[in-house]
Amino acid sequence: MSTEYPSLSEAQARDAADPLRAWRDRFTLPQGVIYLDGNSLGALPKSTAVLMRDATERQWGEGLIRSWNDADWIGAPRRIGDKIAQLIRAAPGEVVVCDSVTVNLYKLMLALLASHPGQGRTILTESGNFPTDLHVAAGVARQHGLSLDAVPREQIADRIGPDTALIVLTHVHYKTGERFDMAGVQALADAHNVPLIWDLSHSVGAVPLDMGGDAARFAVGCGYKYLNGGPGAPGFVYVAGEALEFLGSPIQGWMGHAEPFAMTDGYTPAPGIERFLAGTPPMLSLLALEGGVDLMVEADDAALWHKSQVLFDFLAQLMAARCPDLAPITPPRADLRGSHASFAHPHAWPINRALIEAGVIGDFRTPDVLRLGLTPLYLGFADIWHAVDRLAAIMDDGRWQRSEYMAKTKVT
Ligand SMILES: Cc1ncc(COP(=O)(O)O)c(C=O)c1O
Ligand SMILES: Nc1c(O)cccc1C(=O)C[C@H](N)C(=O)O
Repeated sequence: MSTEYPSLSEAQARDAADPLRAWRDRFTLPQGVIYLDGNSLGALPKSTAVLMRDATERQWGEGLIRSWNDADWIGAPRRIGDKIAQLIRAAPGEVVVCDSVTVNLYKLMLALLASHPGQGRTILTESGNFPTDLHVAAGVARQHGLSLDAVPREQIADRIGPDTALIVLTHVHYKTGERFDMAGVQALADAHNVPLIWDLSHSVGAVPLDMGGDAARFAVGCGYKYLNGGPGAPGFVYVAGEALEFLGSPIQGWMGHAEPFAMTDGYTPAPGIERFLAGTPPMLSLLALEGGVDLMVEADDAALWHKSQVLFDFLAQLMAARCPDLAPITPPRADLRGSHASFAHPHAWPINRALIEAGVIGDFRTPDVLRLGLTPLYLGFADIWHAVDRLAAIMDDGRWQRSEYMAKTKVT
């Protein structure tokens, strides 16, 4: 174990040389708080606070129902979808913003099972995947008389075969940060002609994505993490253009109709990705999401990913030297991980509570993981340095053992 570690002045020098440094001033972050949980709920862009005032006071307050046309509310799901398409290297018209990740996953799973009837008896996923993915997959399997095959990631490749009806994988693991080789796994699925849905919740805005280049055709993703779209921001659905023609949404809502305001009795799906809309979009939430997405579109994604990597290495080096009892569980190789770093410790819960009390917000994931999110738009090297310094103090003085840090909270 190395006891050498970078000094605070080194961290400050790296911040001074950081080309992304100016971005942090575009976020509202509370004084004295180091926020390492942007992978769960992104920070508030200052521009979004301004947009929200306009959305409520002018668009809603004054425009009233006219704003569906005048402020193009009706076009927002597709307009913001096209912006997200740029972030994931998809084409315009392949992404629409709607519903939650959970609901979108359900819609895509049902759409794909309906379009590939009789193909296979199992839905394949990873054991330990994010719970909502597992729960939705189990429910869909039950409803369709299929079985759920949830296996460790090392076994996924071998499990894909003639019996597989559908595959659902989370690209970057919510807990460990492990990342699948998208192109490689997609090629395996394609070789067996099995549709594969990617959950991009911990990937979009965090790691380079190239849906077109990797030949990935179906995905869902989250708006409130690295896209900084606000609590409960809507998610999105991605369907590659070539696949759109043969997929229908299982929820035939009026907003997915080709002509919602024709008010016909019969249902005709919208010709494009809008067919995955169901009901009226939650407009204030969409407009808040657009504020966050606009920042990500403006930022240089190569620079963001580079900074994520150097922040990760900096954190890893400091942790190894100063908090050796917390065992790193995220792959150190950049192409094998996302933009968060996780550490295992049997007492991760009270350690994280003590850390929050010390002004560093990370999170705990059961049973023993301390998870630290690295969001290069608003974090710097000195933030990481101070976070580890405070964590080291908590480990050294043992204050995490105080009873006040043991109490569970409803949301972790
Ligand atoms: C991989 C993954 N999928 C889905 C979700 C959440 O889905 P929803 O937005 O429907 O709550 C999360 C986190 O909340 C997640 O980490
Ligand atoms: N979706 C969340 C929520 O509604 C409350 C608190 C946290 C969350 C999360 O985002 C959890 C997150 N997907 C995770 O990776 O743990």
